[in-house]
Amino acid sequence: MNKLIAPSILAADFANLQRDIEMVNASDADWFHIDIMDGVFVPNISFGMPVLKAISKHATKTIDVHLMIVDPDRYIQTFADLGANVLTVHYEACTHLHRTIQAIKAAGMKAGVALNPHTPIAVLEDIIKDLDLVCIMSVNPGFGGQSFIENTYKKVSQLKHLIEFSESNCQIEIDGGVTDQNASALVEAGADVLVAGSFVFKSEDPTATIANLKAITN
Ligand SMILES: O=C(CO)[C@H](O)[C@H](O)COP(=O)(O)O
Ligand SMILES: [Co+2]
Repeated sequence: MNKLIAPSILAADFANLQRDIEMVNASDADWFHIDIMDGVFVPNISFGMPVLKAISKHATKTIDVHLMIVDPDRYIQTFADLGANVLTVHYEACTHLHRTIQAIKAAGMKAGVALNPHTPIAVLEDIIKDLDLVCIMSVNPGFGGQSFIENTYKKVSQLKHLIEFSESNCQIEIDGGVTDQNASALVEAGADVLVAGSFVFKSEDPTATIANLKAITN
């Protein structure tokens, strides 16, 4: 299956956001990855609804929203209205995860769950069939530009087995510290979607960096 590259806009130049969005539109990238942080669930605040609205106006590819906020149920319909196609909530932020997933789907979006590095794959056993995507955090959420946590490979393999065993159609996304050094090993372990922020936007030629990531994973 086609492996997807999702540049994280967190690492874009916010003073030249339209330029960076157009770059992604014209590139080999598949999705826009949008990191929403509330300063409570994670120790950082990124950006919110007005910025997502501006991104949606120009983005021509799937908008993958990664919510790093407490009580995400409050904003599900808002994110649907703002153009999110995939909405991912954190397992650690949801008391009634099954209800949250159903609400995301009822709002017309694909439903994802993200797991912090310390959260085992096994917590998803009873929800995996309801999910469209699982995002394995390969850094502690809250900041771009961190180093990839090696334990991620083991979690990808475990999740791949769980998906196959459960006959789920869920995709596996990896988020944090993805580079050309770990991309092909992640795909080999079972990853379907690779998020890359700093590695793309801090490179000399982001378009070529995306093309390279796409080429080495497909
Ligand atoms: O969710 C995130 C941080 O919480 C970002 O998506 C992630 O860090 C990607 O950035 P980078 O590729 O720079 O690590
Ligand atoms: Co993210």
